[in-house]
Amino acid sequence: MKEILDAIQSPDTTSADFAALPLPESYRAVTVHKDETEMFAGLATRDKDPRKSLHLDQVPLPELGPGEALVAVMASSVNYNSVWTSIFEPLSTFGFLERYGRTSELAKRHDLPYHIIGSDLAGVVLRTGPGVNAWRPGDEVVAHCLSVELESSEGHNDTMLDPEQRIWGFETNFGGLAEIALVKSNQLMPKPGHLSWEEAAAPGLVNSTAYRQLVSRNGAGMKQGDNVLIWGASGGLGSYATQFALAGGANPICVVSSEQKADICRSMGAEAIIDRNAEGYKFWKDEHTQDPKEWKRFGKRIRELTGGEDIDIVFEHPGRETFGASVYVTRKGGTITTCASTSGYMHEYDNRYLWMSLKRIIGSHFANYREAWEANRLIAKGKIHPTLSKVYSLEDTGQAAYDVHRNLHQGKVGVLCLAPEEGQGVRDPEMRAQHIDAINRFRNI
Ligand SMILES: C/C=C/C(=O)SCCNC(=O)CCNC(=O)[C@H](O)C(C)(C)COP(=O)(O)OP(=O)(O)OC[C@H]1O[C@@H](n2cnc3c(N)ncnc32)[C@H](O)[C@@H]1OP(=O)(O)O
Ligand SMILES: NC(=O)C1=CN([C@@H]2O[C@H](COP(=O)(O)OP(=O)(O)OC[C@H]3O[C@@H](n4cnc5c(N)ncnc54)[C@H](OP(=O)(O)O)[C@@H]3O)[C@@H](O)[C@H]2O)C=CC1
Repeated sequence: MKEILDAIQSPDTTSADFAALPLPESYRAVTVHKDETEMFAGLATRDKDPRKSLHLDQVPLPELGPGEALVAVMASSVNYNSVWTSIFEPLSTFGFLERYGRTSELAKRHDLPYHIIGSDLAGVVLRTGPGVNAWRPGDEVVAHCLSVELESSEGHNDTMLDPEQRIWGFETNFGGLAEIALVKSNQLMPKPGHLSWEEAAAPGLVNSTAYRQLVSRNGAGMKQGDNVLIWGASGGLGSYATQFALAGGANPICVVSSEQKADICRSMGAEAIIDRNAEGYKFWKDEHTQDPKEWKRFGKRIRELTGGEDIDIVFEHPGRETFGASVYVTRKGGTITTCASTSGYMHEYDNRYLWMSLKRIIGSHFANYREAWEANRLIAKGKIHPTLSKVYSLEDTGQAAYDVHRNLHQGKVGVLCLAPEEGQGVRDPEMRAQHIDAINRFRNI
């Protein structure tokens, strides 16, 4: 690995040099173990501790197949899907690997007793498989996490609709929280030159997801002037949704849970902010009963902030806890777009407010190839910025995932894989200087 790192850090290394570098037989990777899937049985979700289930293992290098690339991972990031994997909820991810493994001879590689997790990376291409012409060893890249086979016509218009659609590093093996990752080459995108490795690795999954969910016509198709209610507006998804709303001329109404998070939203340029803790909304009277009076109180607060208007688009992901309120506060003809259910996937809402007011609920999941590319392009152009707050070593990934599970983090949490320290990999210092305040907005808070 040292030779690989030296090559990446030397400005003189050519593509031919990278292609000639010997690859190691094994590398370090963050894993969960198949024989530990029951380790948290009987515990409440909150008490399942990723520090116990995530391991740093030496694993063998996988075989490289057609249309694939092996990438030296300089940095990665923690996404909530890695939290789900680490607590084996709602399902153990080994079921996904087994199912994938049954689809082809090559896919069998993924069905292993360990799962290398992680759905973001920034790094350098080491090898490409047969049929890959667009990328070469030495290319500096980020990878989005959409893995598709594209053998069925169903995904040809929107690659998210491929029947064999998977999230890399969650429903496939050989993910990004490792020194080397295996991706399909069409996951690769150019690394934005003005960002360090860890900054470049931070936006990928959440930025692409927020782009489809909020901006794309496949999602809410946000337009100028829309009132957009953004739950968790300083979190992983929300910190990008807030930027998209502001950059697109919409009016974000940011929901957060502390004054510190409210300040972060203000510093991004948002003005309408609701501190759900300080204002004490209790949408559920007990485990089974919601309180419509609290939906109404929440809606009144939104009207105060918007000058009497209701919400055009709700950016939903907390799920059970908030969904009833989200449907209620949406204007006539408005849209609730959802990509997750962190607090529970069995939602309840009063359907009268949906049908009588002609509202729509849109399900959204990650982003298709084109949407992921467009979202990365906005990062590369300095229109949208990484929201990296804190960076951990690969050894401390369990702690990083614990922080995200316990909602102790801000924005995105990064992980250094091969990069020995933060700040490396910047190729365009002039552009960086132009955006340095925005790039650092979430750091160390
Ligand atoms: C980018 C980042 C994203 C995130 O972070 S998202 C958050 C993390 N992700 C999650 O929490 C989601 C985890 N995944 C799941 O929980 C499960 O993955 C799903 C619930 C999404 C799906 O479960 P499944 O077991 O795959 O689906 P089924 O439909 O319950 O079972 C499949 C079997 O059911 C058959 N089936 C499907 N549709 C129908 C139908 N309409 N009528 C009758 N049968 C149906 C299939 O064919 C198949 O059958 P056969 O088992 O025999 O192959
Ligand atoms: N389908 C897809 O493609 C994707 C789905 N996801 C899913 O989306 C969810 C959020 O991901 P991400 O944004 O990265 O996670 P984060 O934890 O970084 O941010 C989520 C934020 O939501 C807020 N929140 C959490 N629970 C509640 C609640 N019960 N009520 C109100 N607000 C709440 C918190 O903000 P605060 O405390 O300030 O209110 C939290 O910071 C996860 O379940 C994840 O798996 C993520 C990416 C892609």
